[in-house]
Amino acid sequence: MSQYALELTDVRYRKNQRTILDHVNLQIAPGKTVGLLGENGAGKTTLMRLIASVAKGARGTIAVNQQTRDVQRRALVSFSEGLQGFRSTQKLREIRDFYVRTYPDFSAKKYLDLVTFLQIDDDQRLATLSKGTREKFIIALTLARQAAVYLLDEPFSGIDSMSRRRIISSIIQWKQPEAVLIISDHYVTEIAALLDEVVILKDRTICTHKRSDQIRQEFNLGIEAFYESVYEGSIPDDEL
Ligand SMILES: Nc1ncnc2c1ncn2[C@@H]1O[C@H](COP(=O)(O)OP(=O)(O)OP(=O)(O)O)[C@@H](O)[C@H]1O
Repeated sequence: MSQYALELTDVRYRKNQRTILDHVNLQIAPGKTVGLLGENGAGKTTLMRLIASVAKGARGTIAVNQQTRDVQRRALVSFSEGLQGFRSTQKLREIRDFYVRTYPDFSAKKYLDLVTFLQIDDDQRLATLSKGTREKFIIALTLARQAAVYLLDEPFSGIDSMSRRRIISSIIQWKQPEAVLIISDHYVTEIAALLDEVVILKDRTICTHKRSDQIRQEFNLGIEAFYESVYEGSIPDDEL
């Protein structure tokens, strides 16, 4: 039996006759916090949508705790993409009620702790939220589940720097020790301290997957500098 919480084998995804992801192989052990890095359009969101079974039709296999079927993966993966599908007049607590009904692993207690920590008033309507508050609400909904894999897609881009630092420094405490947390972000430096591993998407595939300590030891680089070097092509492919 696989020891991995998340395992992708030769995943390929095409949309409108274009290959968006190709030969994607990835293995993540339980408990790891992983940075998913890549330039605009590299396929970070698409990869998350495939893992969460929001996007379908990929070739290859995607397994979460050895479960490969869409319905099983949806039950194990927490991903709240953009709050699409909710009406702008809906109150946040109505969206919470939807989550309570939809996901048996949604913890009302954890949600309450998260909205308190993130200082969200859930009596507001979706339409009235600032970009940052909307992102905080997505973080609360996502982490309130007791999932095997949490996916946060650029979770902090609209959040002010003080709140961002506070959230980043405590985000680990909201996941169970054995759960996997994958964060895609452009603010690499700010999340670097959190990351056990780094996955870089380039040219439609994963061009490297390393432990953070490996990056520091083997390349003598911080994660941000390593990421930039990979994109610049200044590290030979056979060393990646
Ligand atoms: N529904 C779609 N139909 C066709 N092409 C798509 C679709 N969704 C995404 N793409 C294309 O797939 C590629 C990857 O997009 P994706 O949004 O996954 O990238 P990303 O790494 O998340 O980018 P960003 O950092 O800008 O959010 C892009 O070239 C995009 O144009």
